[in-house]
Amino acid sequence: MEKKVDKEIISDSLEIKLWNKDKINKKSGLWFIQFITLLKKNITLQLRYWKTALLLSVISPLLSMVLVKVFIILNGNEVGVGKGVYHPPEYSLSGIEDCVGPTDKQDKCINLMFTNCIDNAICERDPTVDEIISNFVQTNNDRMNIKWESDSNKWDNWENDKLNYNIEKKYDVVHVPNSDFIYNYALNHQNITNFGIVFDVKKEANITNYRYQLWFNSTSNYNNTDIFGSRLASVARGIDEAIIKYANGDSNIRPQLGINLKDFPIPPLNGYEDVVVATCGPMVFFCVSMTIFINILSTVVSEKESKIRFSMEMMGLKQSVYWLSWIVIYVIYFFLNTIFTILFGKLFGYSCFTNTNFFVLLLTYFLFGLAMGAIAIFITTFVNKSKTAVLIGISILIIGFLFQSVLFTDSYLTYIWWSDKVPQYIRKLFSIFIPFFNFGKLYVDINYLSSNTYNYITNTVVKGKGFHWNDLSVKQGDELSYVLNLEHMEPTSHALYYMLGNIVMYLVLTIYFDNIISNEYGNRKPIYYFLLPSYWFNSNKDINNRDWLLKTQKKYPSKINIEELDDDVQDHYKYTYNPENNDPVKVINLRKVYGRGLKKKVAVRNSCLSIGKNKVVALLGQNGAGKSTTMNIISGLSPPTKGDILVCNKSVRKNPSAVQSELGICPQHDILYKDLSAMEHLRLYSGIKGIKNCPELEEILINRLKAVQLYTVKDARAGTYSGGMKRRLSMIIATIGDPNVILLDEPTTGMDPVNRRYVWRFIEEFKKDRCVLLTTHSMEEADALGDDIVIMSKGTIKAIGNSVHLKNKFGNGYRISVLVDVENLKAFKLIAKNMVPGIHLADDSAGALIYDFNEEQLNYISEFVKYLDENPDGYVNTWGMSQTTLEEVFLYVIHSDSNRKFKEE
Ligand SMILES: Nc1ncnc2c1ncn2[C@@H]1O[C@H](COP(=O)(O)OP(=O)(O)OP(=O)(O)O)[C@@H](O)[C@H]1O
Repeated sequence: MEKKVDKEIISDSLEIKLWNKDKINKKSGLWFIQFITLLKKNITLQLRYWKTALLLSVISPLLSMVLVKVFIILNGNEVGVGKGVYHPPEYSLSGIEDCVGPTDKQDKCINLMFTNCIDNAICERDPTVDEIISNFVQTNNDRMNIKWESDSNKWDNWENDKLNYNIEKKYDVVHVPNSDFIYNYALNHQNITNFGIVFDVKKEANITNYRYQLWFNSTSNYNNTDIFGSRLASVARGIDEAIIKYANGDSNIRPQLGINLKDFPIPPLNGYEDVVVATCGPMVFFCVSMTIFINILSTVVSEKESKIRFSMEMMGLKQSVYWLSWIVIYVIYFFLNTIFTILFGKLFGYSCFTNTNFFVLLLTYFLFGLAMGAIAIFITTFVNKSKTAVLIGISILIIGFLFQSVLFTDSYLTYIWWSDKVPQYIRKLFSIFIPFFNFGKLYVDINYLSSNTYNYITNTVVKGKGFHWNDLSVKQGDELSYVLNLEHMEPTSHALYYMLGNIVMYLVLTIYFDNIISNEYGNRKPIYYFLLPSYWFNSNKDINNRDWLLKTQKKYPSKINIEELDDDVQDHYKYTYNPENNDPVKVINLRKVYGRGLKKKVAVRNSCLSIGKNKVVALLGQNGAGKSTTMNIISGLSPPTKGDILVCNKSVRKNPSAVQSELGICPQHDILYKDLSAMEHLRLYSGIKGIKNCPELEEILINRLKAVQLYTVKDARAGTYSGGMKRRLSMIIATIGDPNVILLDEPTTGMDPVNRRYVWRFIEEFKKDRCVLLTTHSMEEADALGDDIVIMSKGTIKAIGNSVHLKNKFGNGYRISVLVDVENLKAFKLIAKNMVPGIHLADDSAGALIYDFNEEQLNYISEFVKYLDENPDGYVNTWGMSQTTLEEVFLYVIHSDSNRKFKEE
């Protein structure tokens, strides 16, 4: 009986165009073809996600600049003059420090201004206030670091200069006309006045109240965190004591104790932007790189999560190609991001961009981006879920943000960090492992030199010296080393070297962990894999079939008693074991155990299977029978626990990648990029197989798409396909490069009957010269396609043989029933006996004859049917034919096994 699907169901003929195998590059050029193909795929996808691409390369740098601008506008007044530009001198925690001018000329400053006139009032100088200040000076001279000038006449000297604000010397204590004067003076002479005291002396009846307000410079170069600390307290206490001393027991004179503080005004923003840029920059620009960082995590991990990466690896994709294809894309992103950051920085006029050498900026931002990118790629080796990846990305963003804000903005902690009390090795450790430390250091150093400063004497913005290329190598002892705070720090250039080191280190770790961390199928290399010669010199040489068969049987002896198996299965096992067996696929004593202890699950038990050329073997079994596991092991995706598989003389254990190059795989679940079309998928997998893009390739691909009715949607994105269309595309992908062995895991699931038949016809045609292993839950499909049908149950092969054989063995095979008049019964039986030797009469009651045909008698069926149809003797009243279905056979085999526990050691 012929079983030709295409002839029965699809009448039009199918001509499958095949590849010229000589044009498939399997050796030296393979790497390059794979690389170009993957790069094309990545670029195509990035262009499809152009909004994200634009965000990562252009919009995020632009947003960062806008954000800094917003900071400038919103927080400008909060930001102290000199923040991030000056380093604080060492200060003592007690007493009042001598005032320090804005530049190194220390003589242009005033320690204390005082007045007894409020606002713009022009009033008499109050001698009692003079006396109080005099008391204050005398009492505090010894206590404090400053030697106050105690001769009040000298205080007045300043009066002569007061209209000329460009005072050139240091004044300890000066009397000024009113509080508005203090305000204006402080406004125009930032950082050169330590304190102002405005006395409010009021007489009420007989009582004189001495209130005063203490003005101070919270933004001076002094430690501004000490605002409410000892400096102010010391002054306030000193003034209180001075008033009490003046009162000298007179209860009518009342000082108002308690501090009434007022900060000096800050001039409107004008040239102070750099302060904000220097302060917020490390955080904001860090976040710009982090957008790409998070994108890497989510993109690479989703490719892993959706199993697309496995699917490409199964088709022979090299690990180095995979990583490099992504690295190139992200190098481009980081480069564009850097260029636009610099460009926008310049456009916004921030001096750390306008006043810094272009290549210093380029290296700083670019290397930082790459170093963070390397960390992102490294993290992807540990994470399998894209949601987790994004979560990790955001956590690192927050940690890095805090890190930048704590260590590199001008806060109290910064001084601890830069202080020589931080051991050098701690800094080195941070530098080696954390790129954002190196970025912060570079950023701060760049700002030290590039930021503009404000000249408080001339009221002008002084352009920063600028950060030049040579400044990278300023070292301890050099002129600029104080400005760059290098007394106990490494030169700025070292931060760049560390970032280069970060990149190399994290990429090497990525390759290492990518190999040793097991995938979800438990496949991984040993931790010392790089020491194995096989890793470096992977030989694709064919294994001697006979030797392998003998060795494997010895090394992995069967754990089950073969005699207990079904006869056919026993025969098949013996055939598989036979050293002369030359079939392309041989599975020997395959065993797969998942988990350990109580969670141990034996998925495949000592299976043996041999698949010959030109054959489709249909693997049937209930859910969980071990079909996919068998497929996964053959495809090298999952390692066998025991046993081995030889595919075209290559061992799955020894050289899974060589096995993969012989295979075409259609996995159980569609593994497709939703944003690539059918043609793009086929070109991608062709490249992975080493086939160059050429007109011949296009012709073959179109031919295959036409064969499974996908030609009309060849340019539509796979995300828009129906389930059946995706299956057909996955099936066609498996045939790329015309591999010798094709593994099809439930290829027609969810397909309508018409399209299913197109696929059957294709498989039937395509199996020529190669072998196909197919798993399916469709008995119709197994019947139509399977040259051999293997029924698995609980990890064991229970039955094997062609469809007719199985039907005969486990069912009734073909059955013909004939209704004959009683008087013709004898004559008819004789004719039947003559036509079909050994025909078996299963039933004979009341002229209703039932004949069963076994395998040997199948050839006689057509002649017998012809006789019944034509009815030349007139004996036959009516007749009918039926056949045991494969489903009945399957159910029979499974049920007979269901209560049986397999005996094994
Ligand atoms: N990664 C895994 N970890 C643990 N157990 C697994 C794993 N993969 C499969 N198994 C178990 O191994 C057994 C065989 O699974 P397998 O997927 O091979 O069955 P199958 O015959 O392909 O089933 P289906 O028809 O549903 O695809 C099942 O009991 C399954 O739970």
